[in-house]
Amino acid sequence: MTTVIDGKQAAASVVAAVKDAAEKLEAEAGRKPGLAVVIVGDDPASHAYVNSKGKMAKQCGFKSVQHTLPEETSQETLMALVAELNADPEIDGILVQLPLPKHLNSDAVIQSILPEKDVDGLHVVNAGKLATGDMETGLVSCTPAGAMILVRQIHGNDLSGLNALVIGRSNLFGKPMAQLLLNANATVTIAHSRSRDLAGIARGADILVAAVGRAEMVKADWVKPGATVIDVGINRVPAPEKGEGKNKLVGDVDFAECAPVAAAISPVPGGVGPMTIAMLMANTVIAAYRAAGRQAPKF
Ligand SMILES: NC(=O)C1=CN([C@@H]2O[C@H](COP(=O)(O)OP(=O)(O)OC[C@H]3O[C@@H](n4cnc5c(N)ncnc54)[C@H](OP(=O)(O)O)[C@@H]3O)[C@@H](O)[C@H]2O)C=CC1
Ligand SMILES: Nc1nc(=O)c2c([nH]1)NC[C@@H]1CN(c3ccc(C(=O)N[C@@H](CCC(=O)O)C(=O)O)cc3)C=[N+]21
Repeated sequence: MTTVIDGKQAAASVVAAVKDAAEKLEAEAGRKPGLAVVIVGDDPASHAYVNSKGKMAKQCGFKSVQHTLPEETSQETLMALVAELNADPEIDGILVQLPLPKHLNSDAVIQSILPEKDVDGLHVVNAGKLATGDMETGLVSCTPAGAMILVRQIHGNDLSGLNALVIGRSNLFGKPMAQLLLNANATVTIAHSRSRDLAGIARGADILVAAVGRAEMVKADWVKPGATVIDVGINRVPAPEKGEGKNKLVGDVDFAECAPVAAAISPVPGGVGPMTIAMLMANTVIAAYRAAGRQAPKF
C-alpha cells in the first residue's frame, strides 16, 4: 500500500510545538515572537498565502503584523520599511512575499533584511550557513525545511545510500533542498530545464522531489518502484468538472499515475504547502529565542 504523506497532520504537530515554545518564551522572557509579512501589489494568490500566514501566526501566540503596499511602491519605500522592521525590537522575523512587481529589485530587498530576521532563509548569510553545514545559527528556507521533515518521516534522519533527485534549482527551494538532503547523507542530483533525459535520471531516484511549476509533469514511468515522491509544485489549472470557470490545485507530479508506483507520496494540496507555513512559524520562534539570548528549539 502506498503511504500518502499527510502534510496537514505533520504541519499541525510542528505548529503545536511552536505554540508551546512561544508560550514558554513569553512566560520566561516576557516577550512574544513577532512576525512581519510584507506584500506589494494585489496578486490574489499572494494575498491568500499572506492571510493564512497571519492567521497562523496569531494562532501560535505571536505578534503578527502585515504591511500591504501598493503595486507602484518604489524600491526606496520598500527598503525603508525593511530598515524600520530590522530596527524594531518587537519584530523577530521579516518575510517579503515573492514575486515582487517587476520594477522592483527583489534581491536587493532580501539582502537588506538582517540575516537573523530572515525567516525565509534567502539572505546569502543563511544560504551560506546551510551550504557549509552550520545548522546552529542560520535559518533555513521554509519550504525545503518542511519537505525535509516529510522525507524524515519516511526514511529517518540518515539517508545514507539513497539517491535523491531534486528537479528545480531555485534559491527559494531547489538549492536549499539539495543541501538538506546532502547534509542527511543522500547522494544528490539536481536537475533543471537544461537537463537531458529527466525521466531516466528520475527513475534512479529513491527520493524524487519535484519543484518546477509545471502541472503534472512527473509521470508514472519516471518513478522508481518503491520511491518516495515529494511534490512541491503549486499549479492552478481549470477544473470544468467542478463547474464552469472553476479551478483546482495540482502539483508537478501526476498523482493518480504515480501514487501506485511510489511507496510514499505527498499530495497537492495537503502535502508540502501546509509545511511551508508551519516552518515559517518555526523559524520565527527560533529567531525570537536567539534574540532573547536563549537556546532555540529544534523542529
Ligand atoms: N508548496 C510550497 O509551499 C511552495 C511551492 N512552490 C512551488 O514550487 C514550484 C517551483 O517553485 P520555485 O522553485 O520558486 O520556481 P522557479 O520558477 O524559481 O524554478 C523552477 C525550476 O524548475 C526548472 N524547470 C523549468 N522547466 C523545467 C523542465 N521542463 N524540466 C526540468 N526543469 C525545469 C527551472 O530550471 P532553470 O533553472 O534551468 O530555469 C528552475 O530551476 C512552483 O510550482 C511553486 O509554485 C514554491 C515555493 C513554496
Ligand atoms: N517570500 C516568499 N516565501 C515563500 O515561502 C513563498 C513566497 N514568497 N511566494 C509564494 C510561494 C508559495 N508558497 C506557498 C505557501 C503555502 C502554500 C499552501 O498552504 N498550500 C496549500 C493549499 C492552499 C490553497 O488551497 O490555495 C496546500 O498545498 O495544501 C502554498 C504555497 C510560499 N511561497
